[in-house]
Amino acid sequence: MARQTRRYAGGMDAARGASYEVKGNPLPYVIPPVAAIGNLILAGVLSRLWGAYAHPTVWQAAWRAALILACSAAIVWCTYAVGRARQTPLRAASMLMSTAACGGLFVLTFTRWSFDKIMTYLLIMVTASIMLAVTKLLHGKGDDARASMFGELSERVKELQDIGKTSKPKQIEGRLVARAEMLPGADFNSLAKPEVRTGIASALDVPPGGVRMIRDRNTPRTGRIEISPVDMLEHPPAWPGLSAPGGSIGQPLRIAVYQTGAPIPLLLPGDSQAGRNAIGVLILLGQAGSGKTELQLTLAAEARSRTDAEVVYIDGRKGLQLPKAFRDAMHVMITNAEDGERYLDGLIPEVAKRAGQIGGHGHEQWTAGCTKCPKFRVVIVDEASKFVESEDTLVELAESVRSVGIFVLLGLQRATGDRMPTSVRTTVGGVICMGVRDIGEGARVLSEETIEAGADPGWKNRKPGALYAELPGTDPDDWSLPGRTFKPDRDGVIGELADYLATIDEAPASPPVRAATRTPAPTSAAPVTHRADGDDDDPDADKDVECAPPPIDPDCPPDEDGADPHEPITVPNRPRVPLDLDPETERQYSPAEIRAMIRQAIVTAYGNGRRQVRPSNFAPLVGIVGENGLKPPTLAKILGEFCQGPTPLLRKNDRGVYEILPPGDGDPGTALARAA
Ligand SMILES: Nc1ncnc2c1ncn2[C@@H]1O[C@H](COP(=O)(O)OP(=O)(O)OP(=O)(O)O)[C@@H](O)[C@H]1O
Repeated sequence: MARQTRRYAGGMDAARGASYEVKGNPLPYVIPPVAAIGNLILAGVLSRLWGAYAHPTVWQAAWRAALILACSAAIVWCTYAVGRARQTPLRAASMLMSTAACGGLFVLTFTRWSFDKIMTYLLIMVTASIMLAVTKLLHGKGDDARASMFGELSERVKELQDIGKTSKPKQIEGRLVARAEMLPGADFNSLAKPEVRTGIASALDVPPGGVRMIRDRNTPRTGRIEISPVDMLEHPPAWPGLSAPGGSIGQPLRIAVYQTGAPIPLLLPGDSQAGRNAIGVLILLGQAGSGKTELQLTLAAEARSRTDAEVVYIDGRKGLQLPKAFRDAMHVMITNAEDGERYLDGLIPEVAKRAGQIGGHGHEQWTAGCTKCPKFRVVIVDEASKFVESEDTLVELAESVRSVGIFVLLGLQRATGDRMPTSVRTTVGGVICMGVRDIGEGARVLSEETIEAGADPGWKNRKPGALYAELPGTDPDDWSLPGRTFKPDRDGVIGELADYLATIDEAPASPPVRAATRTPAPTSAAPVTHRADGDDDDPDADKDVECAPPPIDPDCPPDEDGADPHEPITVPNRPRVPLDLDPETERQYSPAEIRAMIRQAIVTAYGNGRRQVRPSNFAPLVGIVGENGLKPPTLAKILGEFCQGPTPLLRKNDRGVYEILPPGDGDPGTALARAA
């Protein structure tokens, strides 16, 4: 304590390892008593020239008293106003000082002096001076070293002494923003140290994340200090509804808001005119319970409500726990981890095809509003750590999908070394970091500047939905501004999406309709049995010459042979296996022709070395016969037929994958044995 309160004229602070000069300035303590004495002398002079001892007339006394009163009122008001921002003790001491000085001046000018009056005046002024000195000392406003508790605070804000000048703070969207210029040779980033920011937050009594330091890009000397007095994200905002149903995926998706209340826009395609790259791959990092799923659902619903996008949602962990109406609304819903991985593996080969399609009519990248470009594809992968482990795959994916109108969101729970390659940040087009274990983990995906400016996503799962976003098309200065997703409202999100889809005749088959038209369905207990006896098959399917079902066909219930009802066969345009099918035509195809095409496709695939097919592989066929020409149950039924007979072409395994048996092998026993 003694050591700490000693004053140095200059020297080394061993603890800090830096030399500096302590500015032991006595003025703050000397000024009040000196001013009190000065005021007394002034009162003496005035009383002789103007006041009690000058025998003024009544009018002279009146206007002189009025003038002194007006000056005193101005001084007291000024002290009161300036002291509003200060702590109460300091304000009280300065008010006492100022009123006692003014009162003393008035009384001692216009009344005759007495020993009591002078002693009273001096006593009050000494008290006020001591109060000011004590306040300054103990609240760290003076330059003396302080007791350890306050000395620590002083240590933390030492860097502030390097600030040369600051501008007048402005209020911008709920934040106080001031520009600061450091002394020559000092680095603005020294203010961004967590200890300094915490010290400032503590001194100003604002939330720790409420202090940000944003250095100017072209000089280390200047920057912006931003203080958010209140945490506007304490209570997440309500979901405002779909941002642009029926619009283009080129318009920003609304998934969250900044602390300031401004929306965080998610722009997926690139825009050469605006100089913005397509995002390609986005990493969404957040530990369990940090709010990833809610964000993904909102994002998926936003994308699904855009006319030129198709949405693939992969959640191999708990996809089946997502509301059925949501699953049905997606173009592709994959709830099996293996299928998800297969889908992602198949994405890269597809890039070349899409590139040909897009480049074929002279576009360098996917372009919103172009009818010749394929639909923009949004792929949301809930737990993608396995996929991200392979740096090569990730780099290849990120680099290739960007221009061909594919966006892949890779959800991750952890970003430790064994889970993610270090180069990930430079590879992907965008990052959203939700609550993680600590700032170090966040720093694996967020940029150095964002962390340095004060971003600290170490909320774990204490503040679900809170996030930092580094997204194309957003101001990098805002990357360290915390944001939050909307208050969870699954029913609202899914309901509004379903309403929109109904208006464009894309409403998913609703469960109540199916339930009403279906006989109490056996569940997955005996899938093959149902297929074999044919009772559950649509008896009218073969008679349906045009194979064009209405969206909900009570006579053709979804496949009940145990296959996942969310099997990606519902989705057109998902060519994953080159099946050498004919180009699209306007023709209507009969069921027999469709069967022949499917058979031919399988034989061709086998000739190309494929040994397995899945219903989703026949997506190109859907493209040929029309989106409504081949409904999923019919495809499943046809594939089921190919598993039957003396020379089956296929054999279905329990994961819904069909193994191709050697075509033309007349001996089913041999074929099956080989397939087994
Ligand atoms: N913006 C938000 N405000 C308040 N609560 C939220 C917000 N976002 C999500 N939550 C709540 O946080 C909890 C966890 O959310 P969610 O399931 O989305 O997390 P998660 O990261 O997907 O977790 P897991 O990885 O375990 O699936 C849920 O109860 C959800 O309702």
